Amino acid sequence: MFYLGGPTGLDGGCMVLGNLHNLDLLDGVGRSDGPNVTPQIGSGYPYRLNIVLEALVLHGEPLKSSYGEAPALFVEDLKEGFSNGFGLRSKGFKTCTDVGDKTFVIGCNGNDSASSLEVQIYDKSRGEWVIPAVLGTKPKPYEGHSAVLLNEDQIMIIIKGSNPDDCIWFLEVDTEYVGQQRGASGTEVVAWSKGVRGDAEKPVVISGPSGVGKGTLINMLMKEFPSMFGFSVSHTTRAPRGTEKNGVHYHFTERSIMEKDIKDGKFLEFASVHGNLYGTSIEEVEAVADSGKRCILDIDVQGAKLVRASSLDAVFIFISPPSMRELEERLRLRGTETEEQVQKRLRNAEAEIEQGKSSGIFDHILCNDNLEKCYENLKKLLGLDGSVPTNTKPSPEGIDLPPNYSVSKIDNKILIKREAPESGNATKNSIVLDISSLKGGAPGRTRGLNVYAIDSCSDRINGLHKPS
Ligand SMILES: Nc1ncnc2c1ncn2[C@@H]1O[C@H](COP(=O)(O)OP(=O)(O)OP(=O)(O)O)[C@@H](O)[C@H]1O
Ligand SMILES: Nc1nc2c(ncn2[C@@H]2O[C@H](COP(=O)(O)O)[C@@H](O)[C@H]2O)c(=O)[nH]1
Repeated sequence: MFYLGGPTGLDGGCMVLGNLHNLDLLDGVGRSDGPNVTPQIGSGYPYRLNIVLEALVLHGEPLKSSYGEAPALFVEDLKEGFSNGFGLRSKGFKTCTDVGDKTFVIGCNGNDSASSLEVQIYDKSRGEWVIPAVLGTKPKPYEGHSAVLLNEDQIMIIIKGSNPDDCIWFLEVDTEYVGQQRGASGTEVVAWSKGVRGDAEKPVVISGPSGVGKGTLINMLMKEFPSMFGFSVSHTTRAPRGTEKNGVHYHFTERSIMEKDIKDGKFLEFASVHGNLYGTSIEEVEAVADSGKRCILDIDVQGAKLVRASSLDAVFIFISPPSMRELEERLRLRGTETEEQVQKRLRNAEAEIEQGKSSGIFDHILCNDNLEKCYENLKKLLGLDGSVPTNTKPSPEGIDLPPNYSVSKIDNKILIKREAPESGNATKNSIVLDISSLKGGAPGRTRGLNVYAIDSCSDRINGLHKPS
């Protein structure tokens, strides 16, 4: 593994990125018909490398991976002369990280705030450049970043000049989740997740047969704790009911569009339920997490099973009816389905109850006999029964990065060492990120980052103590 950081405008492999559109020699690439381009250009290798990268990016935000040939030499050349880019002040910054046979080039191509972090992969064994499908919300571009490989399957990105709440990100390159997505799409995939301190509250998955009262219970929770919970608005191909609003109750979607989005890896889970397609988009879950709220998902048992198998670390609650007769009555009284649909939902309910109670998917089963009692029990499970303050949302502290720093990794600790500490201010200048308890990951958040400020005089990570 190695780092590369080069501001645009300096000598070296990255120097012409961001300016290439103005060069004549790019024209041939810019006019090409597809991403499978081998640019026939250039004199010196730095130029050729950059044009290969730029050519792949020119085609916009790819949903599928695409390939372009480039001699392996280019990547090796790219690395030379860049020991460590931390502390550089320019934008247009790239890092290279080797993971097995692949080199992940991460960075912004432009100098403006509109340019975003891109990922390109050089596959050394095949001698090809690949632009992967990128899942999850990616970090906004900032002044620069550092990259540290963790466990050969994810790259920690430390963003310079960002908010304390937004400076640690993870690019998953070979985790279980990425492997599943790669298998499903048949293309190269990487996935972003944001790093959060400590144990942010887990999302809550609520499942159970149609008509059992899931929506009713969730509405009660959202009403009593509006600043604490955020509802994950699902996508569905079913038609809206009378009072339902698009974007509030569901994102009502055409089947062909939803199928394409599923194929493009935009969904955390999806299922065919009572004859329609329903699914939770990754974007939706991330938007709730971004708003600082605890995400609630109302999904069927098939969906819960898929979320359980994903890396989203959630609490799974199954709501069961007191009896099939009572369930039937509630469905009929609700009056939102035709007789045929009620029959279909009741038939499906039997299998769902069976699975809900015996599959091991769920952490808790609540019987919704008496609504008030069931709601009290739900609150108890979520720690909202009065034993902890309820109207304050958990606010994990951010991480204050020093203005200039170097980064090193020793075992399960990342030392972000302040460069040139101010005299007389030797304490709390550097930071240690303890990554031994990371949980979750893409899609969603990587939780469990423990952060300590340390005396910058100490170069050694081992023996670090948590300051009082
Ligand atoms: N404990 C209860 N006793 C009696 N009626 C209830 C109870 N809980 C909910 N209901 C009623 O049952 C009906 C179905 O509830 P709700 O719509 O919340 O079910 P749901 O599980 O969200 O259904 P779906 O999965 O189809 O969206 C509603 O009319 C609701 O008012
Ligand atoms: N797997 C998923 N199931 C979902 C999702 N959103 C809702 N649902 C479930 O569908 C049924 C029917 O809902 P209705 O609104 O038509 O009555 C219900 O059991 C929901 O829990 C989803 O995103 N994924």
